[in-house]
Amino acid sequence: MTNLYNKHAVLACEGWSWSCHDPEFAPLMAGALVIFCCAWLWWSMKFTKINPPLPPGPLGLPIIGNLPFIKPELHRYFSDLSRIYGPVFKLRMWSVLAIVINSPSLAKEVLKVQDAIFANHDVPTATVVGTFGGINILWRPNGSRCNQLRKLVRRMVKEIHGKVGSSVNIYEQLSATALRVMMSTLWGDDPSQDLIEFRKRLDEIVITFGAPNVSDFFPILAPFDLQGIESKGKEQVSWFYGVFESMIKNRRNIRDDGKEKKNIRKDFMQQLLELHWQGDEKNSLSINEVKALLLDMMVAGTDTVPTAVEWAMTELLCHRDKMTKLVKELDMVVGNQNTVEDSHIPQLVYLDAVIKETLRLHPVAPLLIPRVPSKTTVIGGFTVPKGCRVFINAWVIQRDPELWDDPLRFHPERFLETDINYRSNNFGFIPFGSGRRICVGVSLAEKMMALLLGSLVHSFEWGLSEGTKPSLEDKFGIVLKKAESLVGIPVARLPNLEQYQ
Ligand code: HEM
Repeated sequence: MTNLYNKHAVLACEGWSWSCHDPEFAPLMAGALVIFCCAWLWWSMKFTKINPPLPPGPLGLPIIGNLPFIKPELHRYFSDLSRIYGPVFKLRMWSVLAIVINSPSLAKEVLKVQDAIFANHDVPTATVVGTFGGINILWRPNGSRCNQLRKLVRRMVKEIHGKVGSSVNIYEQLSATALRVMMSTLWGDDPSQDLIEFRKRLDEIVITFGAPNVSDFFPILAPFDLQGIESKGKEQVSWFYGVFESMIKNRRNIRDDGKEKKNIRKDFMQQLLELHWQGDEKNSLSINEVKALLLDMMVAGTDTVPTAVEWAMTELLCHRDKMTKLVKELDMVVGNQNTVEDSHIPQLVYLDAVIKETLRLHPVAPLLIPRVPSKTTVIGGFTVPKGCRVFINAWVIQRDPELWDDPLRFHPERFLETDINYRSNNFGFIPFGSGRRICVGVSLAEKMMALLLGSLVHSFEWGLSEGTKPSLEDKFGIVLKKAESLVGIPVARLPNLEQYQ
């Protein structure tokens, strides 16, 4: 997921406008320009005689290609281009060839039929130097974490209850809870840890590794770290590694004292450490891998889920009839004497449909994570060369009128009538990607979203400040966020005060 942050940001709006206008960047670019004149000549000669040809695409300038014309809202820009050039088109940015896929059948080709060829994610230079890039992540969420999730969601409910009647920034509230859930899932509750410091440091990492890095476009310049991104990132990553190391040391001491068996819970960190301590040659993890994995989970899990739930709340506040229907279901399944529990989730089918419909219209990762083919292949009758970057535009695919009736309408009921789920073979609905690199956090994300959204709607009646209407405008970036945070006013709706404690 770190890769997602990097690559999306490299192609994100701030990235491009910065590349083009920042005066400090100009001399760098001028130098790089000369070096890559030669590369450009080589590149054009290499690709002119390809058969089948490369996909069509807009004409670019010599050397820099389409870079100056790329618009900030990449998902919409790609969508506009797909109307002109069809389901697969190409763009060139300096030395990088990008291929964009815009149809479910071609997405299936990449994510399923030729999955083995497209199984690699693009690993940006900065993450490699920070030592947590390129690690093979194989984590399945463990069901035994349910109690912790419930407890943490209740804590959020309690916090919101303290703010009844005043305005609540829903994203901030959710984000703090998601961070607690992740920390607790990864290494258990540790009251000594400063949540605000963690949040701040995580945000810094995302910004650093999301900054456009000239080394990604010109690998030859990578050893010079011209913008200092790699060294800054390394420093920031080291802070987390330091925290993890001291936690690991504590666990090692407990293990050496022989208290391990009765005292230690099998949280994620413990499972990884056991793989480190006891794993055979094939399964063993190095300590660096353990730390890298923990950081990957933190970065991947704490922004995506709150963003999705904020979108869901926005849609529900724009569509009061759907909110009423959801409240009805929650009252029927959960009742007003209880709070939403993990065991209720399978019966909350309308809640599930609301979440799916939200992720259809507002996929958190609109272009998934770019894939890099390990060999030259053919997609949709066009050559896709080894080493290029392939973007799957889930945002446009999930709004395709050929697949979805009235595609722009928020209509959760459509998911009640089908058995489409996040892992089904329906390539018109791929918010978590698909194939062998599908999001490893799907199950955890599903549960977190259901508990968070279910609790918000079940415990409170939500209003808005007078005269305001929630905006549905989005902002392309690392994840597809709302352009404006949602601010709601909660009113308690459960009868007993204890339910908020
Ligand atoms: C609403 C929540 C989430 C969404 C929409 C989401 C979406 C995605 C997507 C689209 C990918 C790329 C899949 C592909 O290339 O086909 C991905 C990868 C990944 N996600 Fe998530 N994710 C979410 C939550 C989480 C959570 C909670 C975790 C961790 C606990 C997580 C961990 C990861 C990791 C580690 C990868 C990289 C997998 C790999 O490289 O093989 N995600 N996610």
